[in-house]
Amino acid sequence: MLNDTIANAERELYLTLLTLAQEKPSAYEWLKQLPTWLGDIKDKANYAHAPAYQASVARLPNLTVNSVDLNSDTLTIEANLSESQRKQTTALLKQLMPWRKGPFQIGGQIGDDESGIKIDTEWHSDWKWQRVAPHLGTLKGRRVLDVGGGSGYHGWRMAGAGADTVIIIDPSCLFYHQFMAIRHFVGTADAHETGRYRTHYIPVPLEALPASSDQGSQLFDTVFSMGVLYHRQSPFEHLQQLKGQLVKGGELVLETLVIEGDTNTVLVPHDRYAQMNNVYFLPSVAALIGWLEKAGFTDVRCVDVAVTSTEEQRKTEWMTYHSLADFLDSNDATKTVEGYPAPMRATIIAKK
Ligand SMILES: Nc1ncnc2c1ncn2[C@@H]1O[C@H](C[S@+](CC[C@H]([NH3+])C(=O)[O-])CC(=O)[O-])[C@@H](O)[C@H]1O
Repeated sequence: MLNDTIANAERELYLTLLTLAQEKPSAYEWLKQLPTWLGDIKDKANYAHAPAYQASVARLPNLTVNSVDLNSDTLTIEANLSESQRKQTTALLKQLMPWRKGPFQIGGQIGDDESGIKIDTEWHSDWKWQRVAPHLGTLKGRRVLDVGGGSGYHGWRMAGAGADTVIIIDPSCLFYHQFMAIRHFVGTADAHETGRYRTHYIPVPLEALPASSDQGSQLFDTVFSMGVLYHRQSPFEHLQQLKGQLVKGGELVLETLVIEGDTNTVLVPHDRYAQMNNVYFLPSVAALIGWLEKAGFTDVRCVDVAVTSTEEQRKTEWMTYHSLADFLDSNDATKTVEGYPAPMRATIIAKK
């Protein structure tokens, strides 16, 4: 038996895609695959922890929510929490650790995390949003895809910025259930006047999505890919897949690790990079702009470059494993433990 939160979220996703299909028949291709996608993520043969994650979400208490602020940096669900609800909720949310992307606050009031439960995540994802948001074309009324959306933090912020529909995709079983835990408390606070949810999550990688090359059949006005490109073995395929989801004239927001250098500079770490064993291509900003142009995007511009600090990515009570400070050279913070340049990230905006 599915718990109500996940069942409701999945029903809302079906209804949203069904409505969309009336305008964009390519959404039927998504609908055809949805039962498999949503079934696979709950199958303990694929994900041993899936039943435990589902049970944690199912046992979250129903709080009286006073208001939800999707625009606050600490994404806050203002609610009354009794002491026993606080203990129960904290324990259940901790079963969904490690929490990497956030922060979130459940209970209490905005700006007063003493009175609620503050999920102090490994990443200050709000800092990334502050770097990206001022450069975006409006999200108001747009259909948005967030590729590799993690817990969904940025997806909620996109809904808060007025997007009509946000679809977050990410293949992680844990992050899917973290999203559902937050969805449980957000309830209908992100919904349209019709009651239809605006923020959805499909637990699949970008490569699994149906790609339509037919003019006019693409679903999204804005596509985000933040923190994903360097994990891909074939960066050009990733760029083409992103392009394949965008309407003509739509906006791509690409954020990835970069290094210093000119149009010909690309680092391919031999083994690990900052202890990650799945890092492939780190271009310079100039090379990355060249890649996007070669992939057929126009108006390509870099809007931000930032070195990741150990304040932005760090170990917390909600993510107790090693974090950035452990991945940097203890004698020289400008280098990773492997001797590569320390993580620096660029945000690029481009048009299809
Ligand atoms: N092929 C794929 N398709 C979709 N998602 C993928 C794929 N491969 C990995 N992921 C997912 O991409 C996310 C990368 S984190 C960025 C999170 C957020 N966007 C952020 O910008 O903070 C990296 C970082 O820490 O920056 C993870 O959640 C993966 O499961």
